[in-house]
Amino acid sequence: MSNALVTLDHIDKQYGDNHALKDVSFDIQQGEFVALVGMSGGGKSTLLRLIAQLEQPSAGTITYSQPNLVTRVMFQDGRLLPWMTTLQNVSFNSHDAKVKARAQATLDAVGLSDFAAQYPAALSGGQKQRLALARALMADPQLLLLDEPLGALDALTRRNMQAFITQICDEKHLTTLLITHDVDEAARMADRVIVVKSGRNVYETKGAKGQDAETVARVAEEVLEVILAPEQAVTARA
Ligand SMILES: Nc1ncnc2c1ncn2[C@@H]1O[C@H](COP(=O)(O)OP(=O)(O)OP(=O)(O)O)[C@@H](O)[C@H]1O
Repeated sequence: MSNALVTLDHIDKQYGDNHALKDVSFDIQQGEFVALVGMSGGGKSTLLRLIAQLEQPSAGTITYSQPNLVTRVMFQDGRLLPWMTTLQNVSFNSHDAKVKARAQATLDAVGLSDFAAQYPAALSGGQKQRLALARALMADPQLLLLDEPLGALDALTRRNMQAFITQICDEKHLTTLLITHDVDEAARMADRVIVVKSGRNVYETKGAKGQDAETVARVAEEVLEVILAPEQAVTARA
């Protein structure tokens, strides 16, 4: 039985002559972790912006399970405010005691309570990503959109953050859409992996979230083959 939180139906997006998305249809089920993978310029970020309602499709419809669905986006650069402390970044410098208490609890959840008084410049890459995640979680979103959130991290920190995000999403029963170039990351974190190529969702497969390394590697290989398949070669980005 379908329990879709978001449904994309025949989505097209054009920027002038650039046809960024062509007839894309898929849904994201309540509580599901979906990864969108594909080469640069394929249309992943455009899809995320449409789902976040930051832009409108040129054609087609996006339907949400309820009006005013609480959606938050976590971007690669974190969009942190350098002049505010970690706690202020999460509480948006609110002076309301309830908001501050909630911000503190959110910092606890991402393991940053000891850094509440520090400024972002004093945080490591992984800690900055945790802070960005805390900011997104503060709104208690029903839909979490992650736009290449771990791209700037070293391999070890990245692996830790993958496990951490998976755990938080499971604990909070979040519905999550992850955009990544990294097929291994997609396989490891997702319930379902969707390949986006030249503006189309050309393939999807079951992810290997919570499965052994061999299964993760098998799914990653399967996805990589689709991305690299020459008959669907991606036109180079202008
Ligand atoms: N605001 C815009 N104006 C014009 N063209 C755009 C705009 N945003 C995206 N595009 C174009 O749409 C296409 C898809 O871009 P998009 O950023 O969605 O791809 P992507 O798969 O997310 O790539 P990357 O992985 O590099 O972020 C590209 O050809 C891009 O140049």
